[in-house]
Amino acid sequence: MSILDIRNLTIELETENGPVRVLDRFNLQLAEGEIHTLVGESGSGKSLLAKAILGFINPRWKITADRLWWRHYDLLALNNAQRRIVTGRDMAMIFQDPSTYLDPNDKVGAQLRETIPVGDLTGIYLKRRADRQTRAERLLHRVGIKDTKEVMESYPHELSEGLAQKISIAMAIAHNPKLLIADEPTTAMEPNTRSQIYRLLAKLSGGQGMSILMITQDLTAVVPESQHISLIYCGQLMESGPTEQVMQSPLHPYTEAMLSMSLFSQNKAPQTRLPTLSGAIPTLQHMPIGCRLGPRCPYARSACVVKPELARKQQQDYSCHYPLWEDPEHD
Ligand SMILES: Nc1ncnc2c1ncn2[C@@H]1O[C@H](COP(=O)(O)OP(=O)(O)OP(=O)(O)O)[C@@H](O)[C@H]1O
Repeated sequence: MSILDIRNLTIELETENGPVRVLDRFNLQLAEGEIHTLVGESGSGKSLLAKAILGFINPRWKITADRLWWRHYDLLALNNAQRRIVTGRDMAMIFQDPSTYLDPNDKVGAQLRETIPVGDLTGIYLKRRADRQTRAERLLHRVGIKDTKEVMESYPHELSEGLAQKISIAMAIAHNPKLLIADEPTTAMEPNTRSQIYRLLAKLSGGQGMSILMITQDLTAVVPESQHISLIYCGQLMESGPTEQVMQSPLHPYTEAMLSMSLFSQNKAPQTRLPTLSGAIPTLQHMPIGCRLGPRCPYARSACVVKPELARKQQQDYSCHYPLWEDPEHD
């Protein structure tokens, strides 16, 4: 059962050259307690998708969907005030740069105590103050920080990047959200620090039932515990399915090319020769018609000027007229 269910979500922006679909009939389903990784190159529409889920929507954008449901809420049917209540209660987001969350002029402890929801506190003034402190310490334990006193007394610039990211996660989860959107939370981190953050996210999802949408540009940055993966290119869903299955037997030429790029970036030669994409990502003003990968796809033919419907093979959804398993020329 999906806790987040997005079907055919389209976001259309006005540009100098007329309207452009920055998300083009995009689909995504996220189950409770699951990590779902969304992979796409810069400008593919990942942040816009996050904004559409969170309701940070510019009134000039034209948004349509067959379904944009969060739990039992039809998000597009809610007014702004209702939407803010649902988002504020159920959702949170963390970013690549934890300083987005942290005030450089204030000690970490004070900032953490501020994030504790008032409704969670008991008693009157002095008791509430102590309660805030206890809950802030508990939050730090929850994100795997043991030395709570020293961290609470530090200023953000005194923290390592891993520690700062853990604090930003602690602040984001203070109100116990059911959905955490993590936008490139480990980019540019040392491998060790990256693994620590991965372990923490895995603990929050599997152990504590939080659903996590991980956003990344890079297939090498997929959390090992991620159950599902979706690949987006120029606002269109290319492929989606169980992470291991998609990584081992991709059905879409885009997934194959991204895998090939990630193997090269890890200095591992692929077992067989995998194609990479020629050309560059098109600009908003020059979006190809049909499958937007077409002009760069090594397997494209004339049918690709029509956007392929989403098809399914053994739990893998793909949007391609010539999926890899069907065409002997792909071998
Ligand atoms: N407010 C806006 N007005 C006009 N165009 C926008 C706006 N926000 C995003 N875009 C355009 O929409 C496309 C998708 O942007 P988005 O920020 O969602 O990409 P992204 O996949 O998150 O990229 P990155 O990984 O670099 O953050 C881009 O071409 C971007 O220039």
